[in-house]
Amino acid sequence: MSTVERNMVIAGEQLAVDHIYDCVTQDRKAVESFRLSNLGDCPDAGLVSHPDLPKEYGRREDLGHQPLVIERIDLIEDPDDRLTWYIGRGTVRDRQGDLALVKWTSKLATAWRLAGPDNPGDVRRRRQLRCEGPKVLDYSDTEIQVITDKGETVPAPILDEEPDPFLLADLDLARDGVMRDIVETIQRHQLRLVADDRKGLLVIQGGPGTGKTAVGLHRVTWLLDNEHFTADQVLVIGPHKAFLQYVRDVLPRLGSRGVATVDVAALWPGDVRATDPITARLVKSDERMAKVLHNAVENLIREDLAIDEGFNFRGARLDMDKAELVRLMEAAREARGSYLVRRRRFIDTTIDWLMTQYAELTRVKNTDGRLRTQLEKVSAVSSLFNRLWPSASAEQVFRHLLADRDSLKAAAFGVLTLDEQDALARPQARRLSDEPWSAEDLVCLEELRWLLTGENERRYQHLIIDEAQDLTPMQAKSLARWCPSGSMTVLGDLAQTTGVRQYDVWERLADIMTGPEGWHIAELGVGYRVPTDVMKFAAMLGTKISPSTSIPASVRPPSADALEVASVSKQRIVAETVSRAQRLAMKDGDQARSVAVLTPPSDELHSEIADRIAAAQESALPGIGQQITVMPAHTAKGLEFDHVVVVEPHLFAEQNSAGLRQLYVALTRCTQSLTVLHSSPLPAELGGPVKAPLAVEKAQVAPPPAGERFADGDEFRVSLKERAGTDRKQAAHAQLKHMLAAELYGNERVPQLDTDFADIVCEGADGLGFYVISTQDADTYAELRALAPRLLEVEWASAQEIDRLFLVLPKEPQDLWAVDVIKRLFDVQIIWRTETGWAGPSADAALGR
Ligand SMILES: Nc1ncnc2c1ncn2[C@@H]1O[C@H](COP(=O)(O)OP(=O)(O)OP(=O)(O)O)[C@@H](O)[C@H]1O
Repeated sequence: MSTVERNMVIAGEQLAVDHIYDCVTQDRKAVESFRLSNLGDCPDAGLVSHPDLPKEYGRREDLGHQPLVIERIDLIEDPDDRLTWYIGRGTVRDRQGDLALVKWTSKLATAWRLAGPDNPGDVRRRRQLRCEGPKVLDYSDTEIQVITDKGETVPAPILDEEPDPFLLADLDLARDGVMRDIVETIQRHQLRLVADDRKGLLVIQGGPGTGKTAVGLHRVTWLLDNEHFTADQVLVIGPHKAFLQYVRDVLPRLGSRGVATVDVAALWPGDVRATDPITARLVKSDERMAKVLHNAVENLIREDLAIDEGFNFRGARLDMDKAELVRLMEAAREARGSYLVRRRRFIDTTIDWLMTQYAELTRVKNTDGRLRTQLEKVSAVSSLFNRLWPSASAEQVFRHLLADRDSLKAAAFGVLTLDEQDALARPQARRLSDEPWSAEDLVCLEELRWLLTGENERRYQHLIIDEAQDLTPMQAKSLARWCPSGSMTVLGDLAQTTGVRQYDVWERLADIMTGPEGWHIAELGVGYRVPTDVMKFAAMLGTKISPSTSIPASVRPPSADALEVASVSKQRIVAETVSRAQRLAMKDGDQARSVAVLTPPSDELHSEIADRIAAAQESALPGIGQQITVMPAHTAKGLEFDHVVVVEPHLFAEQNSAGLRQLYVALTRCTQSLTVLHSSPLPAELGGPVKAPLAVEKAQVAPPPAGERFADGDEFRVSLKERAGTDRKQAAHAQLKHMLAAELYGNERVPQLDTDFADIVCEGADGLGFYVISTQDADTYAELRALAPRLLEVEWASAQEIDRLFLVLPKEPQDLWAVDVIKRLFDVQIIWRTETGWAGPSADAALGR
């Protein structure tokens, strides 16, 4: 088509768009004159809902500079005989009340936009309009059906999917820290999920930048506009406050006001005052904890404390017979309702019983409410209730449960292992108000509050949960209770899990949250944020940390400077980071591009970089290079920036698998370029060197065969010595030992190598440490547990006063949680070799650092 022809099309569309804007002006005038004639000088509160006005009058979305009209649809057949329709951000009617513009969320518009040659419906052609406010700049046609020479209507040929040019232009725009809507360029596979009207819970899994957040927010508007829910029935949950700031404009711009948004940490009331050890976090966040809490509450009811007793009331002697009390308690226990509701029932039935006795003894007929209240207040009666069925707050119950071994044992019997019970146990703070509640505790407290009172903190008809992969089972359970219909949109990416739990599949969470209508899962597989080359680089890591999730294919065309991975000396890493970030901030001249420096979990490095960048920005000319954000990588979840600098990836890798997942999040935040600066080799998961000799050797060190007998302890000692000798012949064993010895020397310790039983013995500030090296496969709890007794054997055999036992492994065990359990069970501390050094909760102590 020639330029002249194209311009003619644009001119024609301009006329149509002008007409729509004229209708909007008419509409405003009509509203104004309606207001003046009906409400006089009164403020126009209530006007938009006036019964005499069509519902869209006066309800124009605040579009800012965004265009109102976005698409033209041509139909083959139309019951309304129109054949041509326009879709836009709002509904507009002409003077006759006919639709001039159909809102994108309407059923009609959704069906037209979902049409393609594979399901054409009545649609012949979709014409996307590129407008700047009311001005039409360009258009792009997609033929859906064509009419053949013979006059037949057939689906248009499906062309090789060329990326939509308007979409690519949109994706290339600078990010200013506030998310935009995607109404103009939403893709069919995204719209299908936005408008999915199946009941129940919808899980949307998608890799970084696939539009999950965008889809979730547009879905809110679609559901509200189609009257599935009202704004106050919906809650949007995001991962953190910065994320809520980032998405804050989207819903108002889409015309959806009054929808509550909240970050996940703020959902459960109370202040987080402490962080629990990982073992306690794992138990407290597991859904079995709900059963423990349930038991703890039921155990407050004490039929065993009932005794025969009696008391005087207004001249009559009333008896409280033990058997009857127990019967009343059991009836109330079995009744429906919360703990306190059933307590009330027990009190009421007991008072009934006592009133009957009183009436018989005194022949008083009128046992009215006042008399009942008096009776309930008699100290013998009230203390009986408090003893047998005490009233308690969630905080009191939980505090007692954690501190009182017997209560914990009774509540956790058959639910938690002894190790898990140990992990929960903690002493009471001096006062209830001083209890160091952790984030996991707050969720447990809410569960308890519900068990006690039967009242929910919140209640909704639909939840939209972003970054849901980080929910714990207990959190999921709580959310399910707040939304009993089970109508939810659950968005997330299992590969980006950085929470305390890691899931391989969505079933676990979905099964907890699902309601009577069940759940479905859908996947978004196309990446819109991350440039192709960056995504390929990050994919190396993504496939390692979450083999079961697929990596999105980026629609962004390759570009030469999207990815730079540079090695820098340790001394220069901070200076280099600062200067790179500044250069990136000034890169695109007049386009203000956002730059983020994402730092590893090292407070020191983070502060140093943040301080230097703040100082550099202060001294910069206004507006030049000033939009640099420095943040720890884990706080960047869900956000995006034009240019991202990720510093020292090996420091993430040293953390454990959660560190690697944080690194994956960090690597996938950019829309234009990623710079990776490292002073140590990249982690193996990102193509860095694999330390081959340290590869784990399978079961070289087997425990003594089951049938093996030793005549006495000395013979066993000899066998242990021989076993140590055999182990030491392995090259990997020797290498690990020498690396550890070198580290100890480096920390001014004097290790003694190859003693009779231990591979290294070393005296330190904390006393004598014994180190046993294992090259055996040790990933799972079972494998670690099988190795730990070896250290106790060594301790016994050496007959020395040993203060610390260290099991030394060639790599991080997969069941990281088990490290703490082994320490508690055997008092054996585990450290392991990483790419660049040593790690483990006790690494500093083990190495004398
Ligand atoms: N159809 C589209 N048109 C225009 N922009 C889009 C489209 N789909 C997604 N985007 C843009 O791609 C970027 C990534 O989208 P979004 O943040 O929703 O992805 P996500 O899947 O939630 O990512 P992550 O899991 O990494 O946080 C955003 O800037 C979003 O506006």
